Amino acid sequence: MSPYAAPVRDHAGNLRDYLLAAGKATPDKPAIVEPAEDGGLRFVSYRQLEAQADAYAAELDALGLDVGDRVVLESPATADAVAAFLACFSLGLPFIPTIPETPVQRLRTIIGMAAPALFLQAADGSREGLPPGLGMARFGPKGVTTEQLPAPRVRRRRQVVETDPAYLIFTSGTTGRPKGVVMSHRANIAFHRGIRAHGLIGPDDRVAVTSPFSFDFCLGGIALTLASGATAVPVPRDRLDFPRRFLAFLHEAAITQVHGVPSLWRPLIRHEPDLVAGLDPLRSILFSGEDFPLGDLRELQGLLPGRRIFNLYGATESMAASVTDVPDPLPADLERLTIGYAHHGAEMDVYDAEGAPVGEPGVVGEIYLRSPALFSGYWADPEATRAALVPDPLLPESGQVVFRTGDLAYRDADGRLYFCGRIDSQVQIRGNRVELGEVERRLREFPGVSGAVALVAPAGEGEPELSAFLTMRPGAPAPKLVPLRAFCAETLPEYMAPRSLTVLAELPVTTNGKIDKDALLRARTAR
Ligand SMILES: Nc1ncnc2c1ncn2[C@@H]1O[C@H](COS(=O)(=O)NC(=O)C[C@H](N)c2cccc(Br)c2)[C@@H](O)[C@H]1O
Repeated sequence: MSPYAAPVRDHAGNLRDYLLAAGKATPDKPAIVEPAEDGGLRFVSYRQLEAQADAYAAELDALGLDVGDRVVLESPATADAVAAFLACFSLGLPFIPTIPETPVQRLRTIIGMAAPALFLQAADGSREGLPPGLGMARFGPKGVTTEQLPAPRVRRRRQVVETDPAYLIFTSGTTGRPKGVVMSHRANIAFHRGIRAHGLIGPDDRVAVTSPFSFDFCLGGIALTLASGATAVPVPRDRLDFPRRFLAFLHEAAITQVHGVPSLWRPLIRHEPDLVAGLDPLRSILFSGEDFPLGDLRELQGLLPGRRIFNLYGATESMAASVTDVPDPLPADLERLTIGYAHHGAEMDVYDAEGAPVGEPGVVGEIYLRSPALFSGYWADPEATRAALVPDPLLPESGQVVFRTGDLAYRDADGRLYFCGRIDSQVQIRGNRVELGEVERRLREFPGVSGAVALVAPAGEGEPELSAFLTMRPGAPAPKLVPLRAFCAETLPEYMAPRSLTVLAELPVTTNGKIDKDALLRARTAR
């Protein structure tokens, strides 16, 4: 039992109240719309969502967990999953969002790192093979059912405070070992306050969220929508797998805004351009996660004239750092999109390898982010945390820390930033720095090419090798390596002409929907 009287359940600075506040004015308006069992749509109002969240919170509270105890929350993105994470917010239980597709080995690694008290899955979840001793429960329309109680514990906390962790997102850190990004209530709310000033979502918007539940782009998209008093429509996997089904679903749900990574649009533009053009209710598109190839963006603007397209740049460590309108139309000679300035209340700038500010425009350096929306640190990894959250180079004595993004960019004369890739994906060939984006831009100009990725593969013996991966428009013949190299050599230095070429039906993507560069390197044709 708690050493205090009844624990305080006030929600000052708690994400549960922050995200439900806008909907209070319209309790019967749909907060979430999702496919119904019978094939139609299920509408969950703000009133129903809040009631479900509070019912789940009461049942979870009865399990005797303490503020700070972790809960693995495994589910596709659904209304009940949203109610479940709102319940976790109100009890101060940092949740770890995972999806049924997460390989059990990766899940066991995360469980080993985060030592959760409870594994909470959807009523129809089928997860097995988890370590013994873990509390097991399910959530669904009828509430929470517990299959195995969490280990008993003394409750030491009296209330949730803003700086408590709200969720942990495990990213597949480039070094292979996942890093648990710890986001507090306060940082998350600061992000929403900053972004809200940009007016991305209006109360009448119907926002389709297409990222998987384990990706903060999904959580963030749903949260941004709820905080705007609008309607979130999480798109289930089976509606995403086929362009026609996805586009039909957007119509059926009367979607006005689509959130997704750029790779979401490639198959739609390529296979169903007419259906994309027919999305009359669509008013705006929000993308994030990776560069949007300019050719694809031009085609999208052509198919959907007059729609606003927002480019959200940022990392899970701060939700997102900037939101920038894509110019419409894109200037013909544009080489790169800008990621603009940091969102309201935050600041991004460019620093050199020694941490000194880069003064002159056009010079590439690392983006550092100064923001109240920064994460608390990497779970149980003080070393990685110290490397990422560093003393503010302009005010080291103050104790303020800034986030080293690991992203490269340069500024223009007005201070707008231009993303130039990750530091760890900078490559050298025969001592020359190779700008892979430049190679990809040239590859996409080759007749019939619809998608292109350039990578440098360690070629085993000898020097690294520049490899090209292409997808072709329907019916276009695949190019041969020699003419492709000659085409590149017309505008690029010889060392930037690819040494190997692999033509694929589609570009492979990661769980989060981004182009999967490791999969491409594995798919390289034997030379
Ligand atoms: N708009 C861009 N142009 C180009 N490169 C981008 C963009 N946005 C990212 N990236 C890259 O992706 C990295 C980060 O990856 S991440 O941690 O998985 N996060 C993400 O992708 C998504 C991010 N959390 C997010 C974005 C929007 C809304 C919410 Br709410 C959350 C960045 O460091 C960049 O390298």
